[in-house]
Amino acid sequence: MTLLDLETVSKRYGPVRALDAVSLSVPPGSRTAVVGPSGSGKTTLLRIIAGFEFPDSGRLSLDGALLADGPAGVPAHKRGIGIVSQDGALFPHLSVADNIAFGFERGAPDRASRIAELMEMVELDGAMATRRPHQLSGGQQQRVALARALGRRPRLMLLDEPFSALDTGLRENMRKAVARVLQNAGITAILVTHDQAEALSFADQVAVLREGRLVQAGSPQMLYQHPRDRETALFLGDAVLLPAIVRNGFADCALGRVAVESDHAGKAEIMLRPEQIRVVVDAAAPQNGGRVVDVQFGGAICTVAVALADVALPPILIKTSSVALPAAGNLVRLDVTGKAHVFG
Ligand SMILES: Nc1ncnc2c1ncn2[C@@H]1O[C@H](COP(=O)(O)OP(=O)(O)OP(=O)(O)O)[C@@H](O)[C@H]1O
Repeated sequence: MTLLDLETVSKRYGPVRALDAVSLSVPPGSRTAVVGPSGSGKTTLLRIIAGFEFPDSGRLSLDGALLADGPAGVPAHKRGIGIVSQDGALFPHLSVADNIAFGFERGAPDRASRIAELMEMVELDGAMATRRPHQLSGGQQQRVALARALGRRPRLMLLDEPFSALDTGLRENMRKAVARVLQNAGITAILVTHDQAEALSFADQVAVLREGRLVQAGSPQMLYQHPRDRETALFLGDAVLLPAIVRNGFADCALGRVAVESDHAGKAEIMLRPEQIRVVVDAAAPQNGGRVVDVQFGGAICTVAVALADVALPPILIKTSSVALPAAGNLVRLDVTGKAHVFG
C-alpha cells in the first residue's frame, strides 16, 4: 500500500539537475527520512511534494489522486499536506492559541477544545496558550508549530529540518515526542534532515539522495548494513573499508577470515561497521591485528586507531567503550562479530 507515490520526478534550475528521475513510495502511517549532502535535492523534493514547486516531468499522487503530472497539478493549499519548518514559522504577534487555531476553518465551533486537545497532543502545558512565541523556548515553539500543522488534519506531514535549531538533548526528546505524536495520530510523515543518526532513529524508511538522484531507499537497518556504495556507507556512519578476496561466503582481509553475506567471488572491497570490531590487547602480535597508534578518549565512546600489519593500508578507527581501553603502542587483536558487507 502506498500513500504518496513519486514516479520519475525531475526538476531543473537552469543547468542544475535538482532532481533526476526520483521514484519513491511512502506507505501510509510510515515515517520516511530523506537524507543527503547539501545541494542533493532534499528541499526541492519536499517543496514539490508540498506543491510550492512543480516538477518539469514525472508524476506524484497522494492516496491514488494525482497531485502533479509534470508542471500541472493541484495547488499547495488544496493538497491537505502539513508542514513544519526549521524555524517553526510562527506568527510573532499571535498567541500560542491563535497560532494553533490559524489553520482551523473560520468560526470553528469547537475551537477552544481543539486547541486544548492539540496542546495536550504535543505535550504543551495549557497555561502557555496565552503566551507569544518569543516567550517560549525553541522546543516549545516547535511543538506549537507541530500543533498548528496537526490542527489542519493533514494526510501527510512534511518536516523540514524541524529539530536543527535545537540543542542535542532537546533535539532527541523532540524527535521522540514528534514520532510519538505522529504515530498516535496515524499521520504519515516525511522528514528532511542533515543528521544521519536522526534519520536512522526516526524513520521506518530512509531515502538517500545524491546530486538529485535517489541512490537507495529502505529500512534504516538495511541501509546501514547493506549500503549500495561506499559513499552511502560513509554518509550513514563510520565504516571500516578493506580490500579482500571473497569466496564461499568468506573474505580474506587484513583482519583475517571474515564471514560475508554475499555470493561474490574474487577481489572486492568489504565494509564493517566499527562496532563490529573488538579490540583485544594481545602481546602475541597476531595476524588479524596491529599496533595502536592513537587513542582518543571520548567518555562513553572512545576511538582507537590501529595500524594494521599490512602497512599499505591506513590505520583503522575503531569505536570502543572506555572499559579495558588499550594504550598507544599496544599490540592488539581485532575480533570481528557478524558479517561484513561486500560492495560489488
Ligand atoms: N530556486 C532555485 N534556483 C536555482 N537553483 C536552485 C533553486 N533551488 C535549488 N537550487 C539548486 O538545486 C540543487 C538542490 O537544492 P536543494 O535546496 O533541493 O538541496 P538540499 O539537499 O535541500 O540542500 P541543503 O541540505 O543545503 O538544504 C542545488 O544545487 C541548488 O543550488
